[in-house]
Amino acid sequence: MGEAPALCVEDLKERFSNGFGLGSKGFETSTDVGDKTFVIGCNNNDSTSSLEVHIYDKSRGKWVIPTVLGTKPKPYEGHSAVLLNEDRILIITRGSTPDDCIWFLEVDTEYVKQQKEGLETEVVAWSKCVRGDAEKPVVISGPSGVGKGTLINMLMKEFPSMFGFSVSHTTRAPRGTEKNGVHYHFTERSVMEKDIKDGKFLEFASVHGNLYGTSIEAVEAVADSGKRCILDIDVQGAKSVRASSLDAVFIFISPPSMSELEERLRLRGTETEEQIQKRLRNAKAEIEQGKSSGIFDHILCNDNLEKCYENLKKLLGLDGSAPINPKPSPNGINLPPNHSVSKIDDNKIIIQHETPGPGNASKNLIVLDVSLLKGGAPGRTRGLDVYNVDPISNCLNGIHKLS
Ligand SMILES: Nc1nc2c(ncn2[C@@H]2O[C@H](COP(=O)(O)OP(=O)(O)O)[C@@H](O)[C@H]2O)c(=O)[nH]1
Ligand SMILES: Nc1ncnc2c1ncn2[C@@H]1O[C@H](COP(=O)(O)OP(=O)(O)O)[C@@H](O)[C@H]1O
Repeated sequence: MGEAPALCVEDLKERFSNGFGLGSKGFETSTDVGDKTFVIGCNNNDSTSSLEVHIYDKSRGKWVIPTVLGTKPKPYEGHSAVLLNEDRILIITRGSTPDDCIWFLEVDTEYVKQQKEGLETEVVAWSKCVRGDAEKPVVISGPSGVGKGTLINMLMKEFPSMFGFSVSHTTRAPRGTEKNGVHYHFTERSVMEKDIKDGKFLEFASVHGNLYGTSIEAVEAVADSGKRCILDIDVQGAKSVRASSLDAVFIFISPPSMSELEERLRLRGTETEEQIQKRLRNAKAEIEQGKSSGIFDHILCNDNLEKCYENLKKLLGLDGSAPINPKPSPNGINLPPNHSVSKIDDNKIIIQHETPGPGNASKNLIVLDVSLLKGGAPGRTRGLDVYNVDPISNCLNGIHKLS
């Protein structure tokens, strides 16, 4: 079995004279990645305890405070840190709920590299591990009035436990029946611009004169519910997502003709004449891009609504050939408060704890297999396999999967 992967705070203080010591109730780990040391710590001496990340750049002899993306873990009582693949640190927390105890701090993944370039600062990104394996997110684009919303509503109605809608932010005014937080997060432009600058958005675009964007939190919220995420975004947004590390299926919905599109927009009756004209002008370029840019994996013509919906379901494997009831989402991991963590190889991490018994206490082992991890920031990390090692034989032959 390998050695404990992370250094404790005392080691760190010895190694760096200018290290930032925490109070007696705080905790810290430090993990070396190349010529940088990532210090993850929390000072929970007061009620406003907050988890922070600092980087010690050994080549420059300097401490750096990075931009931290993604939602960080809820307050907890301590953690172990294990470096995986030189690009992310696995964080196993103590004192968290079963669905909140495994996290990743991405320090050099493709997403983090892209963000570093864009933001021109050091960047790290949190990504929570969710058990279960929801399918790839679905990006749906198409001109205004083509029927995207209608098709998405049909899908969500027929498969409520399978799909979750990524609620975008927009600066446009709500339409009559639209609800804040359900259809969109209706937002002031200045607030949205600041959030974009702070790296809170997966993508954003100016569409028909308003700002629209998908926040990282919106995508994470769907992943947390164990559902497959649906994004209704314009072609520019789809292009940004395509260039990002979010592995998705891209579907473009096209109208049978421009005159039909115009009629649908008018019949919907939600836009002024001026807005309809603007949307129709933009539709031409969107359709051209949608069909020729190579962004989309599939193009569906929404001529007959029922036919188009059937084709959409076929693309998503819901045409009867695949099970349409989602696998029940597996439970979280029940970690005892006192455990130790060791890395046995690049793919397996062992969590060890003792169960007190009448005779000798027995040692229990939980194995985390990280060989099939998928996804990651922005969003959640999926594909973790968790095994329980038989406490009697205490050997890997006794491994059985946790349900
Ligand atoms: N890039 C991007 N586009 C979005 C987002 N949310 C909505 N859109 C797109 O913005 C456009 C206008 O949306 P909306 O005002 O709701 O009108 P609709 O297209 O007529 O339904 C549509 O093409 C949407 O797909 C987002 O988060 N990002
Ligand atoms: N295949 C179709 N044939 C006729 N009307 C349709 C069809 N698909 C959608 N519609 C209607 O067109 C209008 C625009 O659809 P909507 O889903 O709001 O488009 P989008 O979300 O792409 O802007 C709605 O009134 C809807 O009921």
